Amino acid sequence: MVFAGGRRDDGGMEKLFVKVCGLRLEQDVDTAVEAGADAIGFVFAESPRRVDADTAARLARRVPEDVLTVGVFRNQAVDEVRRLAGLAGVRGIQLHGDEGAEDYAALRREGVTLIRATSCRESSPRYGEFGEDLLLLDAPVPGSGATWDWTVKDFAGAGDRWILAGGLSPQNVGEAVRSARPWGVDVSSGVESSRGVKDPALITAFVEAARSAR
Ligand SMILES: O=C(O)c1ccccc1N[C@@H]1O[C@H](COP(=O)(O)O)[C@@H](O)[C@H]1O
Repeated sequence: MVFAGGRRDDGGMEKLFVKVCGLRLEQDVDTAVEAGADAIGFVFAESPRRVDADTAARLARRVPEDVLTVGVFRNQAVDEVRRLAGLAGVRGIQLHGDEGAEDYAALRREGVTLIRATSCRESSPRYGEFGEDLLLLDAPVPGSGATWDWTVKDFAGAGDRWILAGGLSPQNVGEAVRSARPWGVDVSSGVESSRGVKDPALITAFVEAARSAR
């Protein structure tokens, strides 16, 4: 199921989808929701931002229905992904590793949005190849805060609903959106004061900068 985010601005245009990822604290979740984020990500992959299922479940319960909660995974067994996503009660699953079409098929169930994250190194990523709902184009090392040159990429195969990630920040997201014209954006490092520590002011600034980009 494709997330029906589709919040519309006053002019009837579909607003840019904005995901804030790697949240671990209640105040950061509340800040992201209040700023107008469409999705909140909880990292279950190896990372300084990793949370356990109980923490993610407690945080996810604070998130209103119209904001998508996403569990982020990388090269974890399908059963483990299913188990953690179920315990946390997230409605989206984002896979960042070498997962194949069979993994997406195994995780497919009513009401869950599947996000396939792939590196910009892939020459021409094509939407839907793995049965995903949304395609996310990222830097080679996820969550590193490294940018990549999205100006040289041909996004024709990425479909209408693809998400740009990798080193985005309040400073560069406007230019990135105008240049690459994604359907959505995702951020983690760019809204942190130090690795794994979110800065509420940067979260708010990021959502505002992304939204005013188009
Ligand atoms: O954030 C992490 O630590 C992480 C770990 C493993 C897989 C994905 C991870 N995060 C995702 O990375 C991108 C971009 O992050 P950044 O803004 O460059 O730091 C984003 O899609 C996160 O969901």
